[in-house]
Amino acid sequence: MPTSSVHGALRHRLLLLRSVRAAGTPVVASLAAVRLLTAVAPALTAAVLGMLVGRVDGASGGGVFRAALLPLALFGAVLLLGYLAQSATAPLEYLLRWRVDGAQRTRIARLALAGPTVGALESPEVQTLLRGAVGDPDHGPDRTVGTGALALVQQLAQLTGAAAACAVLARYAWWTVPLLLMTAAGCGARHYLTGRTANGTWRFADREELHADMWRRAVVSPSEGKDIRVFGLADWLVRRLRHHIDVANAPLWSCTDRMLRGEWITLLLVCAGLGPAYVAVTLDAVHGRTSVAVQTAVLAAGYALYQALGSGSQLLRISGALNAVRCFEEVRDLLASVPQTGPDLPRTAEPPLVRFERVGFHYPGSERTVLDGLDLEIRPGELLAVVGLNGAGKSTLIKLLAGLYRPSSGRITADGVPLTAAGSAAWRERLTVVFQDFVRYQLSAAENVTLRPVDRAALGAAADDAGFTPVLERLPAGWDTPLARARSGGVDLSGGQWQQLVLTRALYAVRTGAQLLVLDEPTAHLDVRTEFEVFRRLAEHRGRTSVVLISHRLSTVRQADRIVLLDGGRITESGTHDQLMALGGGYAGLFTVQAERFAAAGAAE
Ligand SMILES: Nc1ncnc2c1ncn2[C@@H]1O[C@H](COP(=O)(O)OP(=O)(O)OP(=O)(O)O)[C@@H](O)[C@H]1O
Repeated sequence: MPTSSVHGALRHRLLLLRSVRAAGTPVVASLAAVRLLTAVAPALTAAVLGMLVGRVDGASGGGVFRAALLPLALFGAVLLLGYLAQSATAPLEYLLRWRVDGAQRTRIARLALAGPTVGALESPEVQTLLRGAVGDPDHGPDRTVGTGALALVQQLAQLTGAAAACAVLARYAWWTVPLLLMTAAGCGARHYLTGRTANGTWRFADREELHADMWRRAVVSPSEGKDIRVFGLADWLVRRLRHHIDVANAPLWSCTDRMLRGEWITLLLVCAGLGPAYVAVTLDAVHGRTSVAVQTAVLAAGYALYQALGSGSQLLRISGALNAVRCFEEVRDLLASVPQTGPDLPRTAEPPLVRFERVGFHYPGSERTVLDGLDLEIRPGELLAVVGLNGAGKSTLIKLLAGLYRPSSGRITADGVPLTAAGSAAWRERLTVVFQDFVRYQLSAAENVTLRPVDRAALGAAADDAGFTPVLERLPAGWDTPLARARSGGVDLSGGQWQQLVLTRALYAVRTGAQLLVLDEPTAHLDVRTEFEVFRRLAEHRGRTSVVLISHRLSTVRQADRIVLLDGGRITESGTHDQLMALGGGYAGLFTVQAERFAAAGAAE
C-alpha cells in the first residue's frame, strides 16, 4: 500500500474513533464498562469455576460447603453482573449509534447546504458519495459511522476479554497462547474476508433492489396507482417486481452457499487450536500434573478467546463505517471547491438594477450551451416578461439570477456589484422566486408560505393579495392545516390551489422586504378567471417591486411593461407587446398562433 493511502487509512480510523465523542462521555464510558464486563465474564466464570472445582476436590465432609462458599458467592456475583451488563448493553448501544449517526447526518446536511449554488449537488459522483457518507442503505448491511463507532467500542472490550483469556491460558502453558491466538485470529480473518465478499454482492443487489423498490412503492402509491389501473399495468408490474427481486437474490444465495461450504476451514482452525490445548490439559489433569480447576479454566478460556477474536464481524462493521468516513472526506473536498460567498451586497431602498452581461452558461457535466452571450437588464420597478419556446433556457436564466449556478462566462451584476462577489444570503433577502417545480412541503399551510417564523399580519395580507383566502377559509384548521393527506387532519390541495399558495409565499416575501419577484410559470394550473384575478392583484400590490415573469400564456404576458424573447441562448427581441407585434418577429408569430387557437376554441364553443 502506498504511504499516502496508509496515511489516509490511519486518518480515517482516527476520524472514526473521534466520531465516538458525539455519543457523550457517560454513554461511551458506561458502554465500555458493560461491554468489558461481558467480555471478561467467560474468563472470570472459568477462573471461578476452576477455583470451585479445585476447592471442592481437596475438601471432604462439612468442609466441602465451607470450601465452596467463596467461589459460589463469586460465581453468583459474576452471574449477576453479567446479567446486569447484558440488560444495559442494548439501550446503551442504541444510544451510541443513534447519537453518532445523528451527528454524522447533521455534518452531511451542513456540508450539502453550505455552498450557495446547487450545481455540484447535481453531479452523480457527489450524490453517490453523499449516499456513501450516510452509509445507511435501505437494503443490505448497515455501514453507518454509528455502527462502526459501536464496533470499535465492542472490539476494544473484546480485545480486553481476549487478553484476560490469554492470561488464564498462559498460567497453564505459554504455548497455548500463540496457538489459540493464531487460529482464532485466522477464523476472524476468514469471516472478515467472506463478509467483505458478501458486502460486495450486496452492493450489486442494492442496484436491483433500487429498481424493485421503485415498483414496490408504485404499487401502493395513489398517484402511480392511477396510471397502473388506467393502462392495465398490474400484471406487467408484478412480473417486473418479481424479476428484480429474483435478480437481486440470485447472487446473494450463491454467495451464502459458498460461505457455508467454506465453513470446514473454520472448523479445521478451531480443531487445530483448541484440539492440542484441550487434549494436553485433559491428559495433564488425568495424570495429576495439573488440577481439575486449571483444566476447567483452560477449557473455558480457550472457548472465550474464539468468541472474542473468531467472528470478524466487528472488523467488517468498522470497514463499512470507514467507507462512510472516506466518502464524507471526498465529498467535502469536492464541495469545498465551489466558490463561497463574498462580502455583503449593500442594501438600498430601491429595487436593484440587474444586468446580465454577455452571460454564457452550460450545466455542469453537460456540453450543451444553454445561454450564449446573453445581455439583459432588469430595471428597478419594472414588470419584465421573458418568453421563448420550450427548452430555450428561461428557467435556467432564473436559476442564474437566483445565484443557484454561476455563469460559465460573462457576469451578472446588481447595482454594479457582480453577484459572484456579493454575499448570496444578502442577495437572496432582496429576491424571491416561485420556481416552476416548486416544493410542496408536508407542513402546515402557514409554514408552507413563510418557511420561517410567521408574521401573521403579513401572512393574511399576502393571502388576500394572492387570492388564497377563499381556499384558506375551507381548510379545516385554517393556517394550521397540514397540507398532506398522509398527516393527521391533513388535506390535499389541487394543482391550482398549490399555485395560489406558492404565490402567497412570494407575495409574503415581498411584504417582508423582497425587492425583486421572479415568477416562473406561476399560473399554468390556474383557470383563466383566477389567473386574471391574480395578475390584477399582483399589479395592484407589488408597489415598487420589480417582477420577472416567465409564462407561455401570452395573454398574461402582454400586460408586462417590457417583453423579451429568448432564442438560441440570447435575447433576440425586446419591447412592449405593441412594439413586438409591430416588429412582426418571433414574439408576434407565437402570439398570433395562440390567439388563433383561442379564437378557434371560442368559435367551437
Ligand atoms: N439541471 C440540468 N442539467 C442539465 N441540463 C439541464 C438542466 N436543467 C435544464 N437543462 C437543459 O437546459 C435547457 C434549458 O432548460 P430550461 O428549463 O431553462 O428551459 P425553459 O425555457 O425554461 O423550458 P420550458 O419552457 O419547457 O420550461 C434544456 O435543454 C434542458 O434540457
